[in-house]
Order: sequence, then structure tokens, then C-alpha cells
Amino acid sequence: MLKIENISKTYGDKKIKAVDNIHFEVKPGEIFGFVGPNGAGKTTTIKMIVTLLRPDSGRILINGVDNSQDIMGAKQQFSYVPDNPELFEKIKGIEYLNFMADVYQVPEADRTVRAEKYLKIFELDKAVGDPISSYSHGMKQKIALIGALIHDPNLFVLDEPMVGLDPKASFELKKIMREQCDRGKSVFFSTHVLDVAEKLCDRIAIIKKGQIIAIGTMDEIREKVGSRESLENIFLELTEK
Ligand SMILES: Nc1ncnc2c1ncn2[C@@H]1O[C@H](COP(=O)(O)OP(=O)(O)OP(=O)(O)O)[C@@H](O)[C@H]1O
Repeated sequence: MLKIENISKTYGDKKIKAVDNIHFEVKPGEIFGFVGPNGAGKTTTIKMIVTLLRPDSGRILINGVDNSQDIMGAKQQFSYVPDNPELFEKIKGIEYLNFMADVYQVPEADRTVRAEKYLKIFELDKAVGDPISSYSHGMKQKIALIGALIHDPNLFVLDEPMVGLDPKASFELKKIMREQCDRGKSVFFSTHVLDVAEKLCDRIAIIKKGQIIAIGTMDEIREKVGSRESLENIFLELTEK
């Protein structure tokens, strides 16, 4: 579903690579967690996946589509929710959802079913007629998530999705992530909440200073480092070396 092939990225004339020759794959039906210390290269990688940044080298395939050769084709395959979504504040929630559905040419019946389902799950059904400027931070995040789900993407890319969500919304989002994957879709997300990553993800990659230092299922990572510890302990051990 997502193939990252030896990508690197250096910003401006900085000598240090923000992302340094990483390669990995996210398979269909997989929830893949991307963890690493501050400044490790998570957001840079995500921005390259969602075509907001171009890698200096390497390539990214999304459901077989090279995202630098066919940007529009690649964009049809995924949805992206950044850690701090910037939305059109003046429009209403429902207008935003219709806008997103129009962009992805989602048929009327499908958009209605999906919008109703997710608005109910995230308890936004009463506020959807209000302008986004009146929403709290968490409500804005929820409407961005619903907007991202409206075209039923094959790949759901999320940067720090749990931040700002209340416990119920966070629980519902995790359920949605699993549901998507049960239908053969994939989820790729970054997080600092290692407990969530350990419980939720099928596979995890740990990135440090732009390089992947561990990857696999929790069992594979534990085997590689020769430890029975939690992801948190393994993470601290690997990243503080
Ligand atoms: N626009 C930019 N210009 C210059 N350097 C940048 C830019 N964005 C990121 N960097 C640098 O690239 C490196 C990776 O940053 P990135 O934002 O990808 O890390 P991250 O893993 O997402 O961190 P965090 O957990 O703090 O969000 C850091 O050294 C950072 O200073």
C-alpha cells in the first residue's frame, strides 16, 4: 500500500539530513506506527508521503502510484490529517465536509452515509451547522478527521492524531483505524504515545536522527533488541544510546 524507497531530505543548506535514506513498506490491512524523539524526522517523512515536500532522492509509491510522477493519482489514494489542521474558519462544518466530498467527487449517497456515521461517532452532529470558527481545538480536529474519511481513502496518514482529542474521541478514532484496516485499508500515523502505539499497531518503526533504528511487530522488535520490555523501555534504551 505504501512503499518508501530510500528517501532522504535535507532542509536548505543544513548539512544534517532530516531524513536519511529510509525504506520500509506499509502493507494493506496494516496499522503502522511511526515513533521517534523530537526532531527525528517523522513530520518530514509524512510531508514527503503526502506530497507537501519532495524527497532529495528516493521515491514513494502509494498503492502503486509514484507520488512525484502522478501527484493527483497519488492524492486519490490517501487522506492526511496534520497535527494541527488549518481549516477554513468562516464556513460551517457541513460545508467543509461537502467541500472535501466535492474535491474527491464522492457521490451524494456515499457522502451522506459517511458524514452521518462519523458525525454521530464523534458527537459533532449538533455542531455541524455552526461555523468552524466556533469550534474548540478538539472539534476542529474531529471535523478534519471526518473530512479525511469522507472519500474512504486507501491510506490514512495521521500526524499525532490523539493530541487534542478527548478520551472518548481517541477511543473512537482507534476503533475507526482498526475498522479501516479490517477492510484492507492501511493507516500510517506518528505518535509520542508509546502505549497506544504498542497496543494498536501491527508494526512500528522507530526513527532517530533521520534513520530507522528498529522496525517490525512488537515481538520482532523485542527479539531484535533481546528484551521483553515495553515499547517505552525499548524506545528509551534505543534512542538514548
Ligand atoms: N522547515 C524546516 N526548515 C529547516 N529545518 C527543518 C524544517 N522542518 C524540520 N526541520 C528539521 O528537520 C529535522 C526533523 O524535523 P521533523 O519536524 O521532521 O521531526 P519530528 O520527528 O516530526 O519531530 P517532533 O516530534 O518534534 O514533531 C529537525 O532537525 C528539524 O529541525
